[in-house]
Parts: sequence; structure tokens; C-alpha cells
Amino acid sequence: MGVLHLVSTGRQTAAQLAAICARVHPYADAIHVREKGKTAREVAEFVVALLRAGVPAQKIIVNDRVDVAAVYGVKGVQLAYHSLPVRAVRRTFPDLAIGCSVHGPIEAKQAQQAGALFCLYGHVFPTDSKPGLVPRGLDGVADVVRAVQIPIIAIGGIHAGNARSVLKAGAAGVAVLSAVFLAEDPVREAKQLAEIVKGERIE
Ligand SMILES: Cc1nc(C(=O)O)sc1CCOP(=O)(O)O
Repeated sequence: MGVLHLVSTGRQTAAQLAAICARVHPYADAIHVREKGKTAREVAEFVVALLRAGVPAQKIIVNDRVDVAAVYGVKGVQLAYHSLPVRAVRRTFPDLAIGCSVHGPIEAKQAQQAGALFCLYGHVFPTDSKPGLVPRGLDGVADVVRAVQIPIIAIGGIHAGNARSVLKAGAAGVAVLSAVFLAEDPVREAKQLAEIVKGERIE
């Protein structure tokens, strides 16, 4: 059974994001607050809005801002190459789940060795959320999956129409931004994606 992570777009207000998450969080295993360029205070507003909307703290992952994640006692942090080192974060905040953003097998191995719980790998398909960059494709997913034992969650251009192919390539789940948060019907899309990753119908 796979996992579904939803990632904020950085293009919606905290209130807009929270209104959608109030309805889609039952379908998601995790919701990432990825609000690049915002201050800790602003990122915290997103976290608080999600909590008030009924999203369990244990489903919230904060991108990069370890301080915000620790202060609000949420599930974890998503770290990238510019973030604090995985090992140091683990040492100081052993209760935080740590995801690492990686772009190839070597980075994935390093993340695993440092103690990451899972990796996000991408971007798999072309996406407006990462314009101008060459997608890494399904072979890239398979290469990274082979390199490590921790779960690889694929990201980039994923929607209900192509999620199965990513899982078939070995991904432990999918992470999506626009397919859910910019959808006309976010609930329908999240439900469809959840059914695909769980491999069962959700009533
Ligand atoms: C946030 C992010 N990280 C990526 C990576 O390659 O690490 S691709 C990406 C954006 C994915 O957006 P969408 O689901 O709208 O295609």
C-alpha cells in the first residue's frame, strides 16, 4: 500500500490552502507546507491554519523550517540541499520525521545514511511547478528505488492519470501539488489518487 503526500503550491493563501485541506486531508498521509521565501512567522500561519481546519498535526510536514515544525509539534520536516543537515536535525529533534528531497541515487544513499525516513524524488514528469527543467522519467525513479531501502516518494507532474506508472516503477507513493491544490475539484482528485496508491476503492 502506497502513500499520498500533498504539497502546498506557494501560490495560495493560508486560508485558501486550509479550506481545501479541511476536505482533502482524510485522503492524504501527509500535507507539506512548502512556502518558499516566506518568514518563519508566515510559515507558522500556514501550519496554524491547517491545524484549525482539522488537519491532524501528525499529517503536517514543514518544508525546510525545522524551527516551525519543532515549535508546533508537527509530524516532520522536508529537507533539501540548502536545509539544515539531516544528522544534526535528527540529533536535536529525534521525534521529527525527516524527509529528504533528492535528485538521484547518490543523494538518496546519503539521505538514508544520515537517517532520513523517506525521500522525495523528482521531478518525474514535465510540470509547470518546475518549468524549464528536464524531467527525470520513470527510469530515474527505478534507479533511485534500487539504490536505497527507505521509501522513495515520486514528485513532479503526477496526477491520477499517471500515478500508477510511478508506483509500477517502484515508488512507495506520490507527492502532488497542482493536481490537487489547483484542481477544479480537489476532493475528487485527492480521492482518485488515494484509491490508486492504496489500491482499493474508498467510499
Ligand atoms: C516541489 C517539487 N519538487 C520537485 C523535485 O523535483 O524535487 S518537483 C516539485 C513540483 C511538483 O509539482 P506538481 O505536482 O504540480 O507537478
